[in-house]
Amino acid sequence: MLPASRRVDGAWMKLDDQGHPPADLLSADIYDSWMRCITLGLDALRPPSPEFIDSALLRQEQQRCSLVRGLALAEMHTLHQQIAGSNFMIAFATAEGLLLDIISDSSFSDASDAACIRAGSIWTENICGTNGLGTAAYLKRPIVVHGREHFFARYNNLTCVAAPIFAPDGEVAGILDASSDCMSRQAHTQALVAMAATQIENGLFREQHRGNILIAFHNRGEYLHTLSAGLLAVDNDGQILAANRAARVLLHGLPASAGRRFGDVFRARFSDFVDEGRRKERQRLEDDVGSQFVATIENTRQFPMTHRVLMPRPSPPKDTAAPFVSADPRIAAIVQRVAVAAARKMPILIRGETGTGKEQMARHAHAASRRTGSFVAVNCAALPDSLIEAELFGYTEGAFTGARKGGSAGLFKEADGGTLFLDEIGDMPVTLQAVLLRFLDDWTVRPVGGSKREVDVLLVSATNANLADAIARGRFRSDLLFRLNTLEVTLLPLRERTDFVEIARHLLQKIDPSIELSQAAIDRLAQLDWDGNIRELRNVLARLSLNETGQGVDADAVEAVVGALRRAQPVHRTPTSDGLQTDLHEIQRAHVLSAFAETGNNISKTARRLGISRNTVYRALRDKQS
Ligand SMILES: Nc1ncnc2c1ncn2[C@@H]1O[C@H](COP(=O)(O)OP(=O)(O)OP(=O)(O)O)[C@@H](O)[C@H]1O
Repeated sequence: MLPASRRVDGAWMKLDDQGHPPADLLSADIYDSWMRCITLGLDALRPPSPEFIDSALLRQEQQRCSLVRGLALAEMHTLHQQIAGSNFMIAFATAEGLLLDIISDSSFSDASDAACIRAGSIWTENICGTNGLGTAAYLKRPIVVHGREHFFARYNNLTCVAAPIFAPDGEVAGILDASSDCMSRQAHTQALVAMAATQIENGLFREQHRGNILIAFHNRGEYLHTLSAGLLAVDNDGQILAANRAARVLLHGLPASAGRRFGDVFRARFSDFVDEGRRKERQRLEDDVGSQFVATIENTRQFPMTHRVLMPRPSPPKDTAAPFVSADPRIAAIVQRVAVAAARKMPILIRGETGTGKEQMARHAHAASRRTGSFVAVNCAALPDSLIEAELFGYTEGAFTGARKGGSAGLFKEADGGTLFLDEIGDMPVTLQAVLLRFLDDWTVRPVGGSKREVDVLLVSATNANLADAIARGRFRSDLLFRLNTLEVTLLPLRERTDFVEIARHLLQKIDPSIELSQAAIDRLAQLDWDGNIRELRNVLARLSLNETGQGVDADAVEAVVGALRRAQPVHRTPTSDGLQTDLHEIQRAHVLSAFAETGNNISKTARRLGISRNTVYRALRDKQS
């Protein structure tokens, strides 16, 4: 048997000689697609004629698909990070194959093959021949189109991995695609694209049924918040409204289709199940053929205690619009996903460079969760290793030398009913990571010297550290990462955001609404790197406001303030294993330590003086100790 690439070469020769491909040298899907192209009159050896829609129509289409697009954009960013730096492009298209959004490595977007792959281009088979997006749109199935399997020779250097995204009603809601040049192809891309598509499908499912009871279940408790978990939407009377793909697999052979009743599938009374769900996050459930599941009602807080009295429909979710700027659609999509995950009490991990708004986003999660308890922020970098456990989990009086009289309930308990924000999670000592993992198993805390208590917290963590590197060095547990990042989002650095102007105006409005920024000043500001991100921009705007004399702020004023600040400031870049970055990191640390000494060891003053976050100061101090 010839290797696949040789067989495709053979198919091209036959196509060239005889005008049609041989069925035995191509996979059935590719052969059928080539035949469709030939029937449509396409000529493989001539350049394709790409077609585009205009920007007004593009905006209209983006609007029409706003829900699935919002979910897709967030997934595309995660996907892009997973395969970043490997010459890839991630695209989202309508069910028909109209490309709406693209995220690509610069090396990919510079390549000549990629020139016609842009938002507004149409990738249906009748225009672009066999290709990932168009062929997946036709087949309504995932497909890989590798190199010369593309019908047009023009695209023979590309590998495309595409998967349709299904709406809860079974219709295709869009198509996700990861494309690269053939040389950069990665074995795991197909799995990652399939997972991202499932994640989006689950997002659509939850969104469509957020007014109903949403039950997540799996045979194993630890899979409850993963893509393998089944999701069932059930109305207040126990009638099944929909089951996601995983639920249909888990309940194969059972009457779990729309219109059937909870009691037809499970050996439990629906009313007891709902009431129990109000008391306990997880409960056991047995299906009608005896399979055991762990189940949770994801949106239990929306429902009153006993459903025997007529349950009112839950009120529409309160406006979860962020009280901060999110005019960049990628950030808006993150804001929306964070709100949905927070309402479901899913652990959220927020990543991003310093000053990108991680804490701001964590506060948004708290607000969107509608939890009535407090928002408690803990800086893992700021607590001495020896005290973190006691501070987090509490201690009893006399538990150790120096323990406070009456003991301490601990920060977890303080956040009970609310949100615990673990900032700088990458700095959590490894021993404590094990304790946190245990907590995530049963959501109980055991104060030092005391006995176990249950707590109910929404856990949001944040880091600007390279966790993959920390895992590789044995400083961070990968199993903990998987428990913390049921939803993982990465905030974009300011220099990559499309809403720079809105952010600048918003910040200035808060500093001094009477000050005008000229267009030239904005343009100059927008050109800068902003390694300290929004915090650095706020700092610069505050200084500009002090210098302002009633004439408004122009580009020269920006130049003067930025020049002076840059001379006085350390570099803020996140350290990497790269040698140059390490040097910069050293310089930065030395700078912070000297300012720390000059301010009489005052962390807040050091942060203010250097225009950096308190976290950056803590980090420099910790690095000094290690
Ligand atoms: N989208 C936004 N719109 C307006 N202001 C914002 C936005 N995001 C963050 N900010 C402001 O930027 C500053 C830094 O935000 P925040 O402290 O949340 O960043 P961070 O990523 O947690 O920083 P660090 O990693 O250094 O702790 C704060 O003053 C915050 O109010």
